Amino acid sequence: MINVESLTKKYAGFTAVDDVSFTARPGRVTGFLGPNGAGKSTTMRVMVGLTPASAGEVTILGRRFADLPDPGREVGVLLDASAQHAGRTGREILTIAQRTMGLPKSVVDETLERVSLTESEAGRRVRNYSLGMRQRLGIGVALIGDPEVLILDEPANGLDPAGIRWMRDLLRGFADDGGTVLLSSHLLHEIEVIADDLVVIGNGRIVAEGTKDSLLAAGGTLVRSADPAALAAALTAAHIGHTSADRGALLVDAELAVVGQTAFAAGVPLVELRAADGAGLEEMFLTLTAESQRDSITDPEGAAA
Ligand SMILES: Nc1ncnc2c1ncn2[C@@H]1O[C@H](COP(=O)(O)OP(=O)(O)OP(=O)(O)O)[C@@H](O)[C@H]1O
Repeated sequence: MINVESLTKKYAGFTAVDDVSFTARPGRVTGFLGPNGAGKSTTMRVMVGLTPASAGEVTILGRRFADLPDPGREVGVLLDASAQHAGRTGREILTIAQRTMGLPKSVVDETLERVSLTESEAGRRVRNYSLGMRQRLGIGVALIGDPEVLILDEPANGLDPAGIRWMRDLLRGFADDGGTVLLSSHLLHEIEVIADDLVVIGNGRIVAEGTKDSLLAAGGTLVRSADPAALAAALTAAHIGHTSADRGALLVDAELAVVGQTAFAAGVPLVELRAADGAGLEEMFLTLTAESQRDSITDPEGAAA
């Protein structure tokens, strides 16, 4: 269990994380989603004691990270897959972790197998690893102490589709065994296939939180016509809220049957009509992304302050 309570982090007057609270629960994979610069890494760095909080606190398994008696065996952390010494081999890096934590030698081979790094890959220097191999090794270092909690910053970055499926299965198994997983991503679709719960952050604040299913279900109806203007006019006349979505479609705040009936009554032929399935979440995420890009353009001091 990870508990974030009213966490705020300021850098010289710039608020990177603004009164953030959420819980990542055992048995669940919690996705921490937000556009670049939203505050995900900062929150995770505070979690593991690398950055002090300006206000609020984070507890892991009921204690602050600094107060955990045996942190490596309680919390597995991957913040930056490229932070390993490039001149060491994968096996050496796992061996250092094994010795530091006082674990039996056998865990090195077990971990290599768990993260699907072959014998010859394990003997290669990390500078010659692909990004995906570095992520696997980083996940291995996080897992080696058999922790109860995993905190992973952008672990899917650099993984190919097969790698993402591998990671999903691995994290699913970890959570099914009672573990708590928190992983961040700036890509909705990447996290959508892995997470059970979502916490969405934008400009340092939580903007949505809940089970993935509930957030994806709250999408309304997606409808497309060859004549979008006539469709929009018909919906407006019927006082049904709608916004523009991808490729001329409309995202409508009403049930499927109501939208179909309204279009039919107005004589507007449709080419697509379906439950939006997360389009609401996607729209919200795109708006957030656009906002943060606009902020960085219109507020040049914002990010660096
Ligand atoms: N040491 C620092 N000093 C000043 N500002 C910082 C510092 N670290 C982070 N920031 C700022 O805090 C904000 C949040 O950054 P953070 O790295 O937490 O975002 P993120 O959500 O992890 O983004 P990304 O997906 O790009 O990794 C950004 O505007 C960033 O520039």
